[in-house]
Amino acid sequence: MSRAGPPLALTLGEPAGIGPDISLLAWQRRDVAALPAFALLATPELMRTRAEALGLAVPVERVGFGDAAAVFPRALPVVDLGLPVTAAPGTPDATSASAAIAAIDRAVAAVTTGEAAAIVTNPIAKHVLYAAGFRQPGHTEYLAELAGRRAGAAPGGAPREAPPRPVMMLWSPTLAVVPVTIHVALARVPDLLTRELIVATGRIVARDLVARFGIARPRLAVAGLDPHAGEGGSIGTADRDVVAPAVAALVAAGIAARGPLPADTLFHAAARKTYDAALCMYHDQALIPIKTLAFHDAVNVTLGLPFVRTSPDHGTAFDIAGTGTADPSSLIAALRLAARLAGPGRTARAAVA
Ligand SMILES: NC(=O)C1=CN([C@@H]2O[C@H](COP(=O)(O)OP(=O)(O)OC[C@H]3O[C@@H](n4cnc5c(N)ncnc54)[C@H](O)[C@@H]3O)[C@@H](O)[C@H]2O)C=CC1
Ligand SMILES: NCC(=O)COP(=O)(O)O
Repeated sequence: MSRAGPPLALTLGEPAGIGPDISLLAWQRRDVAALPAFALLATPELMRTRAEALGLAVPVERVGFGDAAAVFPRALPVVDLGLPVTAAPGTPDATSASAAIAAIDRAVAAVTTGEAAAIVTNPIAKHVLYAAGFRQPGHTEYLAELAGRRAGAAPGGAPREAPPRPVMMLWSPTLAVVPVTIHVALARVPDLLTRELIVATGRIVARDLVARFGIARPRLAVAGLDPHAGEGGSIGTADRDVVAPAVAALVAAGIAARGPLPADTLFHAAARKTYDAALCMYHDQALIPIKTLAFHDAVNVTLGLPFVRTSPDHGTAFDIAGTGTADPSSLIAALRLAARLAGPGRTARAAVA
């Protein structure tokens, strides 16, 4: 994998989680894993302290984005957030949320100006950010908000373009899944699940699978909400009245979509060969199969943004932060996929649907 060109911007994530650990471990495996150059948005002191605590011989160098690729072969390049970060492994503190958010903000600024090729995010702990006043459910929506803000307004105050609509996709070599509703209570799903939401999500997925993943005619499998996809309306009416018309609208738009399909039989080996991505109606319908089949290979990709963003599929893992047992494989997969999606021969900015 080429290390020429701008580096990837890797965010700190929750400093008390395993983000610092897996960033150090990924850098150590940079050659064997053929990693693209990345610059970590963090504080050099935090990274030196964590490397020492883990017994990892990782030199850390403070850099600007422009120096990161040259430094990467000899040291972990860190773009200094210039903030105090005091959280100990496993114990987020008052510095956690501001550092985690500042890293995301800085990464978006860098990818927008071309200083960075793409963004890879380390996991944040949602409840820690919510307690500090963070108003978006997660990275996915916050990145879209930042992208929208950067698109700015035309003279006179009218928006220059519609804010991007972000779509979460969990991707692995064996399965790709898209939760149509994301971080919402299960009880709210039936009300939030509209034909418009399913159609808009399916269109973005189809478009980005073409533009970013190079799949000429993506096949979408759309899961039903209820058992047996509603059994013809006798076990709930959402599949008949909402999901089926949405699938028909996707087909009418020229997208190879099928459904509603019973979710219980959508993920076995033979079924997985029949589609490129499964649209699922709620978070766990999508994430349980992929984390079961590919916990260490799966990557969270945000579709619908004007830049590439990937992330490991797992969370902050407070229970093992600072112990040296965190597996960096999903972060490594996220770094590699980000470089592939943003790299030469791929459309860096997907066409607007
Ligand atoms: N992209 C993001 O920012 C994400 C953030 N989260 C956040 O993470 C926090 C913790 O969530 P949990 O549900 O506990 O999930 P988790 O993924 O942090 O941990 C679940 C289990 O998997 C283990 N695990 C996770 N990653 C591992 C790795 N790389 N190597 C070895 N073991 C690993 C943990 O030790 C734990 O036992 C939550 O606050 C949630 O908001 C969760 C998923 C994604
Ligand atoms: N469960 C997936 C997850 O929490 C990722 O959310 P995001 O921070 O990438 O929006």
